[in-house]
Amino acid sequence: MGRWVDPAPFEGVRPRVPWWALVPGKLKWVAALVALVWLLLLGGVRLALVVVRYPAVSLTPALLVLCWWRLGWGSLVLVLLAVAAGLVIWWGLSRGSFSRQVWLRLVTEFRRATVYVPRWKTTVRLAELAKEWRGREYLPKLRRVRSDGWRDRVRVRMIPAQSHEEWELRRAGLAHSFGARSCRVRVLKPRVLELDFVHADPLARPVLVPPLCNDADAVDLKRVVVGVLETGKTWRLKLLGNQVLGVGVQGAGKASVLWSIVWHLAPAIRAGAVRLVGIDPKGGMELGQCEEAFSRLVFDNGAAAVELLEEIAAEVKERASRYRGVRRIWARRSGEPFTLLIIDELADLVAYQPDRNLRERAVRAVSTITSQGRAPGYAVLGLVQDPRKEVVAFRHLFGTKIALRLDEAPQVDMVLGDGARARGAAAHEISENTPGVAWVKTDGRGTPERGRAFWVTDADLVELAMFFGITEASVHPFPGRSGSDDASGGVAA
Ligand SMILES: Nc1ncnc2c1ncn2[C@@H]1O[C@H](COP(=O)(O)OP(=O)(O)OP(=O)(O)O)[C@@H](O)[C@H]1O
Repeated sequence: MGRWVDPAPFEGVRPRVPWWALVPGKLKWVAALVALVWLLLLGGVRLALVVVRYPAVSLTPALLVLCWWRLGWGSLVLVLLAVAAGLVIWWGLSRGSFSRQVWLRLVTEFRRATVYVPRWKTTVRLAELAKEWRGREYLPKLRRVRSDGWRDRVRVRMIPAQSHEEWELRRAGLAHSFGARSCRVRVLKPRVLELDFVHADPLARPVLVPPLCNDADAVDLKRVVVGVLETGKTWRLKLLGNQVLGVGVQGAGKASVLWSIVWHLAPAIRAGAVRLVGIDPKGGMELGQCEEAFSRLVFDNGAAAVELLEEIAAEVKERASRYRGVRRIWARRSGEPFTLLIIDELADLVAYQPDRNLRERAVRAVSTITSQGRAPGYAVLGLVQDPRKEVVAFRHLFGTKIALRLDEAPQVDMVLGDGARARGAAAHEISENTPGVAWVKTDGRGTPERGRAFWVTDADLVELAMFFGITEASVHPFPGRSGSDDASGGVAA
């Protein structure tokens, strides 16, 4: 007795209750309410996204059901007939706007739903554009899709630590995966890219020149019309305060760029507000087709051409010294003509000329004109087949570069700048069947644009020559500084 005996240990199974059973009842109600609101919000956002991404497919049936519910079958049929008639009239009156606002919207929704959404995850995973980290998968997000008929523009939000170069490296694979001919990459803002999936070439057909204009006032030297861009907009070149270099293999259509510019400038040339000076080392094969447009022309790459270049370089310096402190850049009020120096086959002058002395003089003169001609109203349009530094050492002095069809892929970056080819400016892939098609890059402007110069035929050149008065002497007098306001007044600067 008196000895302590341990009680038997408790052998029953302790009940295991989930943690939330221990949460006070009120708190549980609040949590359930928050979860419900969160789910509703999520559902609402998803629904809104579906409506935003597929407005036609989602809103049209909803509106039809609403119409049937409120007004009945008869009214629904009437509404349908009225809408169909409206669409037919719209199509008849303006096919362009009908196509943009109705047809292309439907195509956009169709392609998003049938091409991009179903293939997106698999493609980015297989292309190694998605990553896994600590069991979580990071997938680039498919954002807005827009179909322009010939291309689909697809916005992408990249995953953290990804760069656009990774996408550029996989352009070809992405194009194949989404059934496109090619893919181009554009950076829109940090983390957001736009991929262009190209299906057709809107520039496949030649573009005819517009009718010759008589109005010198319509000539804007900052927006000279050269052709059309693949987006359907007008291709314009800045001449005032700029220098232009056109590069392309034989038959690429360099001449069409040059004649398109002359075509647009024609009224201003005739009014004496713009003067053309030309050097054609091919013996006049090209510029000789419309001599009437030029105030000075030399048909070789020898001493005469170099002297002309030096004369212009001296004019540039003289005019620049007169303008110093008076005006920053040439304007029509100056009473002096804007001068465009056109050099067909620039390489013949600055690289292939066997006489070293002449060659060096030519390089010096062209470098002076291109580097100092901006303010006093002198522009150079140089055309060349070979863009290498050994050939055109001063190509950086040209603010706008035009890459027509090129021979080799590395030449693209030589002309348009580093990284242009990686982003999709494939000038080396331009078809032989589309002369005049070119990629254009202007310094300080984002990505290169693709366009096609007007097709200036022999008949057009005859018309151009007649415009300048074929019977008159082919030398146009420069308007003098006094009393020349009328002549130059027509050029918008
Ligand atoms: N924009 C264009 N649209 C349609 N056809 C064009 C266009 N430009 C040129 N062509 C056609 O392509 C051919 C070659 O064009 P062009 O003479 O302009 O080439 P190029 O680059 O100047 O050649 P080269 O270096 O031999 O002078 C011509 O027959 C011309 O009719």
